[in-house]
Amino acid sequence: MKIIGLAGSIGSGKSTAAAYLRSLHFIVFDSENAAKSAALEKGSPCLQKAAELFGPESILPDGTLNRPWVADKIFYDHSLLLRFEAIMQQQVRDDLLHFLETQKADGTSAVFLDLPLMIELGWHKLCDSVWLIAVPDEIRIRRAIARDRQLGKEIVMRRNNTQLPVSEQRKYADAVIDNSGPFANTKAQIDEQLRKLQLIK
Ligand SMILES: CC(C)(COP(=O)(O)OP(=O)(O)OC[C@H]1O[C@@H](n2cnc3c(N)ncnc32)[C@H](O)[C@@H]1O)[C@@H](O)C(=O)NCCC(=O)NCCS
Ligand SMILES: Nc1ncnc2c1ncn2[C@@H]1O[C@H](COP(=O)(O)OP(=O)(O)OP(=O)(O)O)[C@@H](O)[C@H]1O
Repeated sequence: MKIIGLAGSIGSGKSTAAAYLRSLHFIVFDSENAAKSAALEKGSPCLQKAAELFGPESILPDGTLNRPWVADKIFYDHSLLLRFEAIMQQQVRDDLLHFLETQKADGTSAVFLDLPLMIELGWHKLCDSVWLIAVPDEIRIRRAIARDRQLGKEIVMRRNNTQLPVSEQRKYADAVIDNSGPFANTKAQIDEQLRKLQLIK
């Protein structure tokens, strides 16, 4: 089973690429939607550890994580960010290894990983191939702000600045997918990479 990681900074188009891959019936592991939401479910061990780290204000009355409150703390305090990431990373790692085992047992030919901080947290070491979804910083930041209007430029920039610069991420990429133009162009590049790996004809 081939494991292909999608790398790229905030707003580069990893989730959009992942949605395209799903439309081609490929399986994508996505920590934003699957593992993370489970990790942050009411009463989960992750949430309990988060409450110990941040205090009671980090948990909403309905028992879920107070995401804006936590984001406000971690993106202004690097040591807190690293501690929170370590809590999340452990849970995502367990879920990911279980997912990979299950897919292998099912005889799946290829899986894709859409994880934030692919290179920063070393997820790329589990991959046979890493595709960097690349967009010039200015366009990327503009798209991220347009996507999460409640975040605003300063917050998007703060998150961006904690991520590895794209020039560094390039060093780990087996393929670079340029997503600066219309998504149809991106699809064509993805198809080309899929053909190279003999995953489509
Ligand atoms: C801080 C949280 C609660 C904020 O939630 P919120 O709904 O505002 O943002 P969301 O999760 O949709 O993320 C939006 C974007 O922020 C960026 N971002 C998220 N977490 C991080 C991080 N730890 N470092 C840098 N950028 C990040 C990503 O580019 C992401 O796509 C959430 O992002 C979170 O739980 N982050 C930690 C995730 C993590 O550490 N993962 C590590 C294992 S994969
Ligand atoms: N080729 C494109 N042209 C225009 N808009 C695009 C293109 N690709 C993606 N987008 C838009 O840019 C925004 C960011 O894309 P997406 O959410 O896929 O990025 P991401 O890499 O998953 O980001 P994050 O790491 O922040 O989760 C989205 O609103 C998406 O619809």
